[in-house]
Amino acid sequence: MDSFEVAEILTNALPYIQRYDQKMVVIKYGGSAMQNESLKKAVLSDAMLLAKVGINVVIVHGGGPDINHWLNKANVESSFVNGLRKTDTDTMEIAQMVLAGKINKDLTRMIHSLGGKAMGISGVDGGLVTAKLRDPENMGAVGEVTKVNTQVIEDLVENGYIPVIACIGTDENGEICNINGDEMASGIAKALGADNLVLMSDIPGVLEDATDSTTLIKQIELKEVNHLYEKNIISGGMIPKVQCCTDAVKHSVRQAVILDGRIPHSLIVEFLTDKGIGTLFYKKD
Ligand SMILES: Nc1ncnc2c1ncn2[C@@H]1O[C@H](COP(=O)(O)OP(=O)(O)O)[C@@H](O)[C@H]1O
Ligand SMILES: CC(=O)N[C@@H](CCC(=O)OP(=O)(O)O)C(=O)O
Repeated sequence: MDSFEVAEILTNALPYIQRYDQKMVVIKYGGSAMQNESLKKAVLSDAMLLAKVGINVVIVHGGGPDINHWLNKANVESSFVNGLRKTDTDTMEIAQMVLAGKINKDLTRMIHSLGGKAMGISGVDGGLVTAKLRDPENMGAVGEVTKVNTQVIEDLVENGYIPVIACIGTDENGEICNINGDEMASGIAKALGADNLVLMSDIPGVLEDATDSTTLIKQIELKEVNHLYEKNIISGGMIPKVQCCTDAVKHSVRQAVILDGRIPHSLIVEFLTDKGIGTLFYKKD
């Protein structure tokens, strides 16, 4: 999409801007879609534009590929069970450094250098996210969100900041824990009663056949989700994504979408036009 097409979208954007005015939108920006610097700038610029037109944007980020990179460098072996990383002490240390350090500060700095206002924090800061360990014996320090101190986010948004949140939290023993980025975003979106949850990844959305990008499922009503499991349509990293979207929409979030972060201006097309481009999860009234 070139700048002429973007200008055309913006010319006709007023009804969409009014629809989302002051609505809370939680965007999970994923590791695989975050690997390229110019793409990263493009996604952040789009998020900033949404914030500029009056949408309350909250960014939650992952960073799986970067954690893999630093684990390799440190010769720490790592494995996944159903899309979640087994997290022993060494893995946790590196995940914390990569997520709350390198990635969080890079994204925050980038928003500032693009002329925006962001505050980079993690689920630990301000007691933002409390989590319960899922299965400490087998999975180590992998947490699932149990409580969100939404005031931290609301204060930042009220003061004009885009919160940029790294997906680590504090467990019931006061220790640091590793939370899947999609789950973190979904937990935060539910607690905020957000209007929308966006999971940005490097795939077009839920595919009928994971190896064929032309088989995109455009919309999934909550009752149709079981069919995805029954037919073994989803596996690996897609399992937490679908669970998170379903869970968010089952609770207070109006819609959830899995969006391709590699498509230029996918956020703009999703929010400021009527062309949905990923997989939308919704609940029939
Ligand atoms: N039905 C499906 N449609 C699309 N992707 C699928 C499907 N089933 C499994 N997958 C896998 O899920 C992956 C997306 O999850 P993941 O790599 O964890 O994303 P991210 O790192 O961006 O959070 C895809 O790359 C794909 O290999
Ligand atoms: C428990 C767990 O799996 N945590 C993830 C956190 C990062 C993440 O979710 O990054 P992506 O969004 O890039 O996948 C991990 O360690 O990889």
